[in-house]
Amino acid sequence: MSKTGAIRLFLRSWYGVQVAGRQYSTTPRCSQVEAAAVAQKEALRPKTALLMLNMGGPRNLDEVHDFLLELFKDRDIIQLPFQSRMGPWIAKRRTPSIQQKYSEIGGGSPIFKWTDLQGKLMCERLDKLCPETAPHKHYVGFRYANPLTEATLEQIEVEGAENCVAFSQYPQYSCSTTGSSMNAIHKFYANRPTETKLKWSVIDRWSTNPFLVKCFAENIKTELEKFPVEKRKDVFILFSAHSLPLRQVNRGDPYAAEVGATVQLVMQELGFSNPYRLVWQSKVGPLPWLSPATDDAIKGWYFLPHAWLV
Ligand SMILES: C=CC1=C(C)c2cc3[nH]c(cc4nc(cc5[nH]c(cc1n2)c(C)c5CCC(=O)O)C(CCC(=O)O)=C4C)c(C)c3C=C
Ligand SMILES: [Fe+2]
Repeated sequence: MSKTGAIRLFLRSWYGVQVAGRQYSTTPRCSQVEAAAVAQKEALRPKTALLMLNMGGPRNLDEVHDFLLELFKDRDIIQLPFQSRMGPWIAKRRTPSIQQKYSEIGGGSPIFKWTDLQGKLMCERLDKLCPETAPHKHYVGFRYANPLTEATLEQIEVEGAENCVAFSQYPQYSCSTTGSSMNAIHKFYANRPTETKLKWSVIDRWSTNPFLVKCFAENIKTELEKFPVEKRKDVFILFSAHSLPLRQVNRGDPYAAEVGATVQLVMQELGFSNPYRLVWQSKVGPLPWLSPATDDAIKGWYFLPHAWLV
């Protein structure tokens, strides 16, 4: 085909006219295409977006470094001297040992897979339970891994929901986790030239939610049933939560108190059937964090004569 022929064909298909002949239609075809696209977008448009917020995790070992890099850059989770230099340095140094840990649990974090599935099932239930805010659509917004919160917010804006629920996936509030995600949302809109039309609501903690409590209690009961009946009531229940630097606790972070509230309600649900203790895991660095540490507690119990643990 000649060059002019190709241009004619292009113009004809774009405008719905014959360039060198009679005009068949006064309506440009592009507006029909646009109208169809608008109708399709409208049909898919969610009324309510559920934005599921979490820190995320590396999906494979190659993503570990970038995950740690994002984490150590975030001053809401850790304040380092000369952060812009120290953060990348720590991330690089820590990468091999954390890759080793992820390889021990299958080579990556399952957090995206489970969040996505939970979101899908949650929206199916909400569509039935709350038709007035349907259709619901879940979105995942991670702080340190893809899909990053900022990219997801852009997607929600483009897809044009009316309402958005910022839903923290951490049951207990901490400035370093939920607080960091909320700040990410705030900064995204502070740097955006156009204002959002979304109607926002927030679920920032659910540490005493009866369904959460029941869920923990049921899982513990299932585990207790694996012990011989005569030993069952003596089994120690060890509640292990991610630790927090004492500096943060002393600034008034409510996390430790909210974890304590969950534990209290779970034990109440179990009728205080067993001895129990709350311990803290995953301390990072040399400064003091909440204790006793989970590994120390387990080591202590190991030497006791009746060391049965859940
Ligand atoms: C250095 C400061 C950190 C604070 C404060 C902190 C608080 C905190 N974290 C969670 C939940 C998770 N943290 C996870 C990984 C992780 N956390 C930190 C550091 C702090 N966390 C690091 C450096 C890492 C990466 C792994 C490592 O290098 O050790 C994860 C992912 C799963 C995992 O790797 O354990 C979760 C989940 C909470 C709830 C919290 C404060 C309340
Ligand atoms: Fe952490």
